[in-house]
Amino acid sequence: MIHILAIDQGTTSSRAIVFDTKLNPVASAQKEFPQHFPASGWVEHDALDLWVSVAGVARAAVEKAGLHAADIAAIGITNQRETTLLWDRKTGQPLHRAIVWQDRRTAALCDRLKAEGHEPMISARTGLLLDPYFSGTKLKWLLDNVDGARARAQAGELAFGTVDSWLIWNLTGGKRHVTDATNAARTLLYNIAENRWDDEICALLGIPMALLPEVRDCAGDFGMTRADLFGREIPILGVAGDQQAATVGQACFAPGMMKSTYGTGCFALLNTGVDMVPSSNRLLTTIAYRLNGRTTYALEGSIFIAGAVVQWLRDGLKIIRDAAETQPLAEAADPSQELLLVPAFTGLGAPYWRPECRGAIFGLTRNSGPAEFARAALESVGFQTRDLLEAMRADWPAAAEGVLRVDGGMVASDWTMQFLADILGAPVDRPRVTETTALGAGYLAGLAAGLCPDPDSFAQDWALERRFLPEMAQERRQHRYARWQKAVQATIAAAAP
Ligand SMILES: Nc1ncnc2c1ncn2[C@@H]1O[C@H](COP(=O)(O)OP(=O)(O)O)[C@@H](O)[C@H]1O
Ligand SMILES: O=P(O)(O)OC[C@H](O)CO
Repeated sequence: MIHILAIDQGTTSSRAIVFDTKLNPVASAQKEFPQHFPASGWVEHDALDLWVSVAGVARAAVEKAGLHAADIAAIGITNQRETTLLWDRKTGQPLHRAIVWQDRRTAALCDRLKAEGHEPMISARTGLLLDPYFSGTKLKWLLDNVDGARARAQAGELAFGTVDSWLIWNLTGGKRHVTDATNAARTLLYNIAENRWDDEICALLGIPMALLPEVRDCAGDFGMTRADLFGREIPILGVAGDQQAATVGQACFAPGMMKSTYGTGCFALLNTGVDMVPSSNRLLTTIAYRLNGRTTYALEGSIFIAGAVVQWLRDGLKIIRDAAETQPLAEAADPSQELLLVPAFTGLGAPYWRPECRGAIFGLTRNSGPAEFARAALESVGFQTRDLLEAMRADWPAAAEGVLRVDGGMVASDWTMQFLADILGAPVDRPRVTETTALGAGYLAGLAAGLCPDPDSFAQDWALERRFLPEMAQERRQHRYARWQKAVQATIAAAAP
């Protein structure tokens, strides 16, 4: 009874899913962990919470499946990206809490580096922008602010890692300090054209290269787990950042294929093949996956608030008790009102990159109530996706023909998916398996273990659950989108000092 264990370490919870060799989910376990907000705009995770929750759910999933370590042929890991950790190589002790991808503490540093004119060079090599989102400036912050850290880093005593590296370090009992190309591509320190750590960028940020992990393909040898964790050593054979794992899980293997994942935020990736397409429209160029030494690139649009806007309706405004209540509310909303919500709660991500912006609502009347708010919240996710797709089409015209494959918790909402198709003017495909992140990690591990078929055969198993076709009249689509664009510009203007 051979199985594959996929570990998905996310921003709010750690999950583990056991798959059979046909990649059917057999059992799963999940655990949330505390979020720490030590100052405005700062977000941290306790490094040990990440590790302990992962070890717990991994063991629980295997147990729930009624299996033993001997039944698990391979482990695949996928993770929240960019989140930055620093630990002692001898003791394995973290020097600080993990600085989470959402954390904005390095905004001023990014501004300074931009003013000094470094962004074009950094963008050309890493595909990224000078935004606090990425790991590089977070690592610099740790070296500058944790007592003695820089000197110890220079002496080779410390290790830096994204969440995958930290988990592998712990899973292997400190034997392996490795990452994969997709996670490396999010650090701001990795040259994605040449597939190597960039010594000049590291020098600019004062980052000793002795800190950095070895970078490997997404499917391959990442070491063996400690025998005492599961009762027997298990090989770790697949690793990818969560959005790249979802791209694999959605079988977006051909250039022009794209997926968009709707969890807390929304991340759209367009496969551009072996071409590293630079963005002229403020998207990111990133590594989609690297297999057998061959890199496949993607254009990525990252939005920070998608499902989180529904959480705000529930926990902030308290107008719903459950996310699913948004659908009947949106259906009941007054068609004559055109409320627009720009959910820039933590600034605007792609393609605007305005960390200073905050949310705004337009078109309020005395009749505006919970139904109109719910509709505006769901629509904001569609409008933001349209912004990303406009930028993708401008960067890479072939994207215009694409169908969008969607996944993540929010795609349960038929209403939202229909609006998405309407406002994009393009089909939206929802697969049968929406746990695509874990599926992608499981597939990568299964591929390396020789248990799963090549990408082309895997792609044939991708199954559609429902296709949403655009129904909105073109004129109305243009009118609605034009108003959204004005609302965004007004939101940006309102944030000006
Ligand atoms: N039926 C629904 N309608 C609208 N939003 C939903 C629905 N179900 C879940 N969501 C939203 O989806 C998100 C959860 O998706 P998930 O993929 O689990 O996120 P993450 O991995 O980022 O924690 C939540 O923000 C929730 O508000
Ligand atoms: O953990 P998620 O699903 O919110 O994903 C986070 C992204 O990887 C951040 O870039």
